[in-house]
Amino acid sequence: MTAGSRAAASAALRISNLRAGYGKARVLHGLDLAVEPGEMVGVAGPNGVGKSTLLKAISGLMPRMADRMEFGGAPLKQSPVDAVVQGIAHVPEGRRVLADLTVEENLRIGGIGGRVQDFASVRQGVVDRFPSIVPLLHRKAGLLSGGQQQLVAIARGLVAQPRLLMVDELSLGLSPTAVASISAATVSSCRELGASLLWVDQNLAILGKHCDRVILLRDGVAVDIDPRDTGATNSAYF
Ligand SMILES: Nc1ncnc2c1ncn2[C@@H]1O[C@H](COP(=O)(O)OP(=O)(O)OP(=O)(O)O)[C@@H](O)[C@H]1O
Repeated sequence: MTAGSRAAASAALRISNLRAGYGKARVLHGLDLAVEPGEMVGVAGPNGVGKSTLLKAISGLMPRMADRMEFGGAPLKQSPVDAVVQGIAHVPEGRRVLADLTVEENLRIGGIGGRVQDFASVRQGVVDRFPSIVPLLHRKAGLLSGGQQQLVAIARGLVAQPRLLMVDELSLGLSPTAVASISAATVSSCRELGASLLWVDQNLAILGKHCDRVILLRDGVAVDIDPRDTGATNSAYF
């Protein structure tokens, strides 16, 4: 069994009746979500519907309540550190690279967390998937363009060898060429690793192209849609 298939064998995400919000403002109202091991799931929906909130609730970055919240058969605690240890990597909206560190140092930080046994070979595998990162490795991450920072943020997530990679707004602010190359490299990296992908994006066409399944958040809950049936026009849904 390869490392990838070993990871996939135990990495189902199971969420039922998830409630989360900010103070009195309830955003998620009893959301159910199942992500199978190795499954690529797109998450779409209008602005402010709670897509980022969903990812933050999964990675333990905000208070939430749920009847069931499990990953790989174990309860998901409300702790971002435990989520990392369980194999969840979260690339938040806005990239959040460590601005004063070089790209190489950002990658090294991605490898901290106890899941990476041979950092050098894992790092090399990620760099090979994202060759445009090579000329950036010794530059300070905060001085890179938005698209370059997105590349670094995703590569840093993948260096952690996650069982679930969550990417918030992958395509935001990227050129069509960058969207195409970063999307393809992200999905192929997850498939090679046996990891699942939870990918929030406003671009239904790109989600439909790469994901096994796309869900739409609406009124605090998730519904399955098939963007391929509609020609992947956002206006058909939101
Ligand atoms: N830290 C916060 N404090 C208070 N309210 C918040 C906070 N973060 C988000 N919200 C509110 O929660 C709701 C959901 O926000 P969220 O960022 O999850 O939406 P989203 O679907 O990711 O939106 P977008 O597509 O615009 O990024 C919004 O109404 C937003 O104003």
